[in-house]
Amino acid sequence: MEKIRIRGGRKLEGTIPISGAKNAALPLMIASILTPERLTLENVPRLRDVSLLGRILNNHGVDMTIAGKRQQTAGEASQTLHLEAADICDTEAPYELVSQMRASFWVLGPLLARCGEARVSLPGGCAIGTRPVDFHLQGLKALGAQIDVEGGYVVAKAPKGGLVGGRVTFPKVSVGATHNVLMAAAMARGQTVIENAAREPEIADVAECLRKMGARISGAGTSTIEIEGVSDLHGATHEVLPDRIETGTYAMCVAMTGGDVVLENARADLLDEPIAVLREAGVDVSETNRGLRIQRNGQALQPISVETAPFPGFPTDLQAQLMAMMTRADGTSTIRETIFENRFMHVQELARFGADISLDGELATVKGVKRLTGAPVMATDLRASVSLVIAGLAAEGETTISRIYHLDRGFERLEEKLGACGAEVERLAG
Ligand SMILES: CC(=O)N[C@H]1[C@@H](OP(=O)(O)OP(=O)(O)OC[C@H]2O[C@@H](n3ccc(=O)[nH]c3=O)[C@H](O)[C@@H]2O)O[C@H](CO)[C@@H](O)[C@@H]1O
Ligand SMILES: C=C(OP(=O)(O)O)C(=O)O
Repeated sequence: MEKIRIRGGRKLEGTIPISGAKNAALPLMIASILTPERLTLENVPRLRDVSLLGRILNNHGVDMTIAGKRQQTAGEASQTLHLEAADICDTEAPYELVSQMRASFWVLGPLLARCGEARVSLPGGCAIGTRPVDFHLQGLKALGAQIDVEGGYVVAKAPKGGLVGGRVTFPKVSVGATHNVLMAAAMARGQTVIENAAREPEIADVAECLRKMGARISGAGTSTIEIEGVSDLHGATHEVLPDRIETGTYAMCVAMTGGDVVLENARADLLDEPIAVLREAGVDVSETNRGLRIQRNGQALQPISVETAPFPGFPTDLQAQLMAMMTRADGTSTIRETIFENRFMHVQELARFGADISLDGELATVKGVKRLTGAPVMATDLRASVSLVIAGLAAEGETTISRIYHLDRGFERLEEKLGACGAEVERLAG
């Protein structure tokens, strides 16, 4: 298995281009199920999750090409995908594929809307909590679907004549359940209202693309979304918004090592809370016409107290990275994880660098230490793996990170991007 080796202690200087957002690209690709016409997606990151979802969609009959080439062709920067679902030949999403990536479960709503039936394996994905799908099923039932769980599969059927609009009030904010119901409702008969909807920018991005495809949606990006169902959707072209989690991650890399980096194409308005936290920690963050500029020169990192929350709160997907950064702060920080009950697997790995972190339920207390030392560590999930990169960049000596397939799910060309700013990061063949 491949590993990443880091020799720590170098400041970062230069420019890092921010890729398209994984968490928008995936549901956007899934939206292609809703139309027989071509959906073109620009600025799609080259990630393991994107190619795996391509295989899953292919299984349903979606033809995916990369800017004129077949999908296997490798290349450098973000890619343009053409997705065309002229005929849906199979409405089953099998365990072997869905168990590898959580977002693939979101094919359920679109398959139901377009074909009136679907059989989708219960999902897998990052082991950061139990991650049930009850809200997804509750939402689709409110649109008239009949749903049974049999042998590890969700078996869903739309009523005769297709899904019908309804009122869905989620008991708790769920990004995935909002995507699933939004896509299904776009083609249900009549009006759907989603209350307590997720407000994440990726939801608004998907809604914008659906609108280009002919859907009638208002309120996406707020907690009440209204959808007037239409009988057909058509092709469209849409550019994926920049990845706010990648942006926050590289900002924290620079905060950790010190230096001066411009995060090209990054959008500050997607990261109000993380930027406020970085500033509180003593990091200079400024908007330029090329993107966000991150600087820390000499001054110590100040401790912070942060709680994760749905958007616009501090994202759980940046919690591990922030914790890595706070291991070197000048004092004691507290970080409360309120979204996922098992998203602290990086704690024991960060301890290998000499970090001082104690856990009490959902609360982590991080006592800043004077130095971290490089160590062999293991990636346990996507964002945990990049927190180890952040620690490794500031640690004295050599760090090797194993199981980096987690990292490849969500970070495009990480070694290249950090290497271009002076970091010593290399991928070792397994
Ligand atoms: C591909 C993608 O975009 N993944 C993101 C998405 O995951 P995902 O969509 O899986 O996360 P959710 O927003 O659904 O989960 C939020 C909380 O709701 C709970 N829940 C969710 C659904 C459900 O049916 N029942 C239930 O109890 C979950 O266990 C969790 O505690 O949002 C998470 C929260 O911002 C992010 O960390 C993930 O990166
Ligand atoms: C947890 C994540 O992804 P997924 O929901 O696909 O597991 C993530 O992107 O941080």
